[in-house]
Amino acid sequence: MPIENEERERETQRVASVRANIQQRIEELRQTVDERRSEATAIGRSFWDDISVNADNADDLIETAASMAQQEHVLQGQERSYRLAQDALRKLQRVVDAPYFSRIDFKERGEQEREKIYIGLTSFIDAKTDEILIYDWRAPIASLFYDYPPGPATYRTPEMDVSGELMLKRQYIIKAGVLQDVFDTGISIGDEMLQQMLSRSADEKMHSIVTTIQREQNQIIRDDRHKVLVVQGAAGSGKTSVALQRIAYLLYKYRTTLSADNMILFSPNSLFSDYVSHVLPELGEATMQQTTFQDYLTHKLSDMGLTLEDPYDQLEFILTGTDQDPAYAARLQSIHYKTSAAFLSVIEAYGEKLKNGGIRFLDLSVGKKVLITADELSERFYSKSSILALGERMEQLSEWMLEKLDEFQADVQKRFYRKMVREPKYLGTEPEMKKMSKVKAHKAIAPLKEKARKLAYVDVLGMYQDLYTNSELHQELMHHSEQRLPAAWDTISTFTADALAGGMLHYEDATPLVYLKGLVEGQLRVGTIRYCLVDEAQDYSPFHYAYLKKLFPRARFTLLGDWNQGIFTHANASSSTDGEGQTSEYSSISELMKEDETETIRLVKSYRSTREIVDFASRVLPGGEPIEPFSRSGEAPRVLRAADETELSRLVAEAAKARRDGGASSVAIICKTERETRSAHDSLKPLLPGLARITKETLHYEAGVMILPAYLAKGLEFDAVILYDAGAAVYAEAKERKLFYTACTRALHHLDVFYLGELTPFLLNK
Ligand SMILES: Nc1ncnc2c1ncn2[C@@H]1O[C@H](COP(=O)(O)OP(=O)(O)OP(=O)(O)O)[C@@H](O)[C@H]1O
Repeated sequence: MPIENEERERETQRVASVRANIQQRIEELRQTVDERRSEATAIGRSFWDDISVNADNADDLIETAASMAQQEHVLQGQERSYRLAQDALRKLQRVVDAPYFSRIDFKERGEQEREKIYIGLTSFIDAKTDEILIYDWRAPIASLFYDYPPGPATYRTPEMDVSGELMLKRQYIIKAGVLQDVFDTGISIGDEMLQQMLSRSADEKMHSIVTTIQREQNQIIRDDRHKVLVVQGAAGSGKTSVALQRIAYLLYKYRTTLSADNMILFSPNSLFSDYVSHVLPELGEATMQQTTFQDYLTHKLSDMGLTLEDPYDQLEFILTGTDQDPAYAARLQSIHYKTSAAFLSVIEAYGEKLKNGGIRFLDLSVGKKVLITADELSERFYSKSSILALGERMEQLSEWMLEKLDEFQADVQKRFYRKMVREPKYLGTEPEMKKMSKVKAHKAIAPLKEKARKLAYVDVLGMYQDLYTNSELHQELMHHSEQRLPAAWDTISTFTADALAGGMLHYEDATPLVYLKGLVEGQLRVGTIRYCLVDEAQDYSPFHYAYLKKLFPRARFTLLGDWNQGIFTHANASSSTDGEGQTSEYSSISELMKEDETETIRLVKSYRSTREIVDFASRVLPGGEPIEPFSRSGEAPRVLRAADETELSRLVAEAAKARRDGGASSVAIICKTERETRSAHDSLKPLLPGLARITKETLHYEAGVMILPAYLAKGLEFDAVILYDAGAAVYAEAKERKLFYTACTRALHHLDVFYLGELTPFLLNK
């Protein structure tokens, strides 16, 4: 709604005056920072000069200690206030050019006056009048802006709900400290503003959506009632954006008790972590622990000397194999079983059984000499009361081993010393030789001690192998949950035992092995994590969830996924492409978390792609989760057949060039697999100089033209997407449908689909 000239003038002046006020505060803070910095340095320098030490007299010593403590206290205080001033300075510097983005007028029930609330990235109070000139977008009252159209409205404070009437909702576009545009909005948040935001180009970094958060997204961002929040959101509905805004919100709301270290975000891969890395700093928050599940597993298994397969190699295997190959079929069954809740109960039953016997140990030896045998370790371990948890008993065992190693070290030291005395090549005084022998003995034994501390003498791998070489054991463990061995047990067990014997750990075995390790060693829990957020949650198996829950017992979970994009086998194995299948897959999460308070929220509106692209992609998944495009129109996707490989390369290269020349800053040529990407890259390279190939090792990408497999494009978005070959020879089987859908939904503005031979049947559904 246009704003009258007079009102516009008032708003222009307010922007200028608030900005001037902020600039003045920036100046003051700059001075404070400089002063504090020099004071802290000066105190640090004079710290020792100011303290007269008289060590002869006990009273003086006490006084000296007190004086030191006092000085240190002053120093710490100065440092703290320096840091606070610096933080405040940085925050204001970040917002000075655009101090706020919206305003709401709210009349609280029972009040005569309406309050004007200006909302920005950070709050700002007038130092002279104490008037709040800007409210932080995360303040309770600011939620009115996101949640209500003008009319009756309520917001929640920690103490109570406050009701009243929302009289006005206004949005501002401020650049370089000058008001560019201002408009009032009605029902939802600035369709106008959102239109502007969404018609922009995608660059290589994600941006915050703070000015246009939608109501249903706000509900997720601010939820603090549920222990488990499951978000099923259509492609492009803002799941990742919401996850990051939520982190910023929680850090603000619980700023006195929660820090970034208490939160963890699992991302699909490092490329994606890099892609989203700008959002939190943009919101003025420190970036937080972001990891991939693969990194976590690698870290946990680093000492085992195994070759750990990554999820992308697993997927590549699945996508490139065929059902005719018996090894392929065996592997699929194996994955299906090992990602199931049934296998989880086997591992748990195993943990229980091991409390009374069966833990395998390895000899502790130096060279050929065995210092402590595996039997001794086992005897010692099981001689402890079985009331003690496995972890406690392990700790005691490791202490005992360290004592033994101390004794052994003393012995080695003596031997070194005697050798030195005997051999004429060692020249030195007696104390020198003593010292040298001590250092040498320490060096020799230190690695053994390190292993004892890390419980490297517990043969977790051997115990895991037992599960596959000893079918009776497996069967026995299954009885606890009244399950039976899977039909393909013989194939699964042989296949797994062979791989493990060859030092190969398949991805599907990694989490069960880490879980078993945690149970046996008693080091399963990470109590410091209070919030665990999982993006692309559909790619985690029931086993993963049960494990995460055990790992972070104090955490609240936010699981954001799109079960239409479940491209990993466990998802494909248990869910069909119809609506019912997806629901059952995704309810398995709620099922696992059932004893907690679980809330499920659906996001159906897609903000990424044009209406034409959303409609096109929806055809791929008939009966899938609904997806509603935000009303933004563009050109219809193009589908073109190439006569042969040469023509395919030419058409794809021409399309990429045309998109780039037409203004698209990011153009992605998406293939099905790594194998196809490699060969397409070879053919396209001469036609498209500068074409960047993205692999699972890529940590960062620049805007431009790139080529990548669909599973690496997950979570990312591009101005233009070109599907390299959507022929029936490439995409036809059920397992490829969701992957194809994922590829199509990466496009913001343009989608070009090329194919050889017949077109994929996924596009033939009307
Ligand atoms: N409220 C919003 N205002 C402006 N832009 C938004 C909003 N919500 C989402 N977007 C934009 O829509 C695009 C998709 O968002 P995001 O990547 O968070 O979705 P997603 O649900 O994680 O997608 P996918 O599952 O397909 O990877 C991003 O460009 C994001 O900035």
